[in-house]
Parts: sequence; structure tokens; C-alpha cells
Amino acid sequence: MESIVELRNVTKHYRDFQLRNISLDIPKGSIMGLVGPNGAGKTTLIKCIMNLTLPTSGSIKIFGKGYKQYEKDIKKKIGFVYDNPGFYQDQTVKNMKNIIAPFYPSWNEQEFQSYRNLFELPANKQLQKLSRGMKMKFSLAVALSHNAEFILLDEPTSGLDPLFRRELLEILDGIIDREKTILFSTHITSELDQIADFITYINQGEIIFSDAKDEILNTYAVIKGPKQSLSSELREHLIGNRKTNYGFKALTNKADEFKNIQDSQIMVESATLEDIVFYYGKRGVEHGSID
Ligand SMILES: Nc1ncnc2c1ncn2[C@@H]1O[C@H](COP(=O)(O)OP(=O)(O)OP(=O)(O)O)[C@@H](O)[C@H]1O
Repeated sequence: MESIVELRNVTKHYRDFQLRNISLDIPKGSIMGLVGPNGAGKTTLIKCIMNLTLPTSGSIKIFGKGYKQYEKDIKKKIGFVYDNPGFYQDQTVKNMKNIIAPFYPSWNEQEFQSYRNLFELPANKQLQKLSRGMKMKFSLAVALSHNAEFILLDEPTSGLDPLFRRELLEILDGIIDREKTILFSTHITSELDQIADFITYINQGEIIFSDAKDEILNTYAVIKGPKQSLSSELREHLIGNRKTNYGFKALTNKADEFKNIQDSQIMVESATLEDIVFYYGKRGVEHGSID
């Protein structure tokens, strides 16, 4: 499968934070969701992919090309949505669009106007007078109007009302039919349930898993049982163990093995993405200890 984005052993060192050894492939024509808690490194990773910050080490190829030689070519084919895109805030929607459009040889004015109407963006309002959600919509309308092959969205739904969030997901889902590739970061796992083909979960600067969504949902399960069933062997397979009134509750990445478990008191349930993210978040503090 052709990869639109290829990261190999990418690191980024800040004083108090490190993005560690990130290797990632985003297959052409797919939607990848990037999820992780606050401060996990999602925006840092996205900035590396956009060449807005230089990795400390490792290599990045977009459309099979490196930024050193092909920055302009690459950037023209990316639609980037985030909440501080460096637009001139004193310009109106219409003027800012006129400044941006010539940068893209494949700018599609008709498409921009149809998104502007759909998003109810007032042409003559200054950007600084738009709400956060409206600014995000403007950024989105720009990103979707120059026939970008790769669309990168950093928390595009933050600041958007639930109705528009849903509409946005439908738009993203729809444009995939036209062979585009999408990476978007979010805190809302239900959005990934709806549209993502692949999920990458990062925590503390490291990829914990990156795989096809269906594969992930098959790999993980939520395990519940009474305290007396919690053998040391069982603990080895549990992630984010939690004490409950009944006994324990945890995640496992060995769902298959638990399907055949002999202990009739242990319950095995399908895990949702929200479960997976929740239990991994608990991992550092509670792994293997409920006593
Ligand atoms: N320019 C910078 N200089 C120093 N540290 C930085 C810089 N940018 C980000 N960081 C740190 O890197 C860590 C990861 O930040 P990042 O914004 O990538 O996380 P995130 O996963 O996007 O978080 P959130 O979900 O809260 O937006 C944080 O601890 C942040 O303080």
C-alpha cells in the first residue's frame, strides 16, 4: 500500500518533553485518527509532519519526498487545519481568501464559495471578529478548496458545536471517496469510531499503538472479575487495572486468549476506543495494582 506520510525514527527534544522514536505510515486514501491525552505530543508530531518545527533526528517523507528539496511542492498538496494558522486577523474572510488563493495553482473558487455558504461564513467580516469555531470553519474551507491530496487537521472539532462536528465528519468521510488521505487529531474518541480507518495513540511522546481500527478493536477487551480471580499470571496481561466494588476491571491487549479463559467468574467484554484510551491513561499509576 502506498504511504502518503512516512516517518522514520523521528525525535523532537524540547527542554521538558521528548517526542521519541516515532515511525509512522499513513496509507493513501485512508483516514487516520491521532489520539492521546493533553501534552502527549500530538501537535508537536503534526508540526514535524508540516515542517513547522524541525525534528531533532529521523526522517520524514510526504508523497515520497523530503522537505529539504520539495517543500513548496509538498505544501501545495496539503490542506492544513488548526486553530492558529497565521491568517491576518485584520483582514476580512474575502480578502484573506484572495491573499491565500494565488499560492495554490489548483485553487477552486467555486468549491471555496460552496463551503463558505455551507459554513455560513460572512465574506465581509474580519477574521478577528469571528468566533473560534468560525475561524476553524474558515481554515477548513481553505484547506478543502485547493484539491489537497493530504488533509491534516489538528483538533478540527474543538470550538465547534455538536451539529457542525457531525457535519464535518460527514464531509471528511465523503472526500475520502475522492482518494484523499486524512490525518486528524482529536480528544473525542467517538469521532474516530465514526470515520477513522487507522488509529494512532500517543502518550508521553511515544506511539503506544498505531494500527487499523478494526484490528485494534479485535485486539483489546475489557476484563472484569472478583478479586480472588486476580492471579499474578492474570495481572501480567492487564493494563490500567482498577479496583471496583465487585473486584477488578482492566483492559487487555490479549482479547483472543481471554475468550477461552476457564475461570467462569471472569467476564470479557468488547473494548471501545474510549475504553482503550481510558485504561492506557491509567497505566502508569495503576498497572497491576488494585490492593
Ligand atoms: N516550542 C516548545 N518549546 C518547549 N516545549 C514545547 C514546545 N511546544 C510544545 N512543547 C511541550 O511539548 C509537550 C507536548 O505538547 P503538544 O502540544 O505536542 O501536546 P498535545 O498532545 O498536542 O496536547 P493537547 O492535547 O493538550 O493539545 C508539552 O509538554 C508542551 O509543553
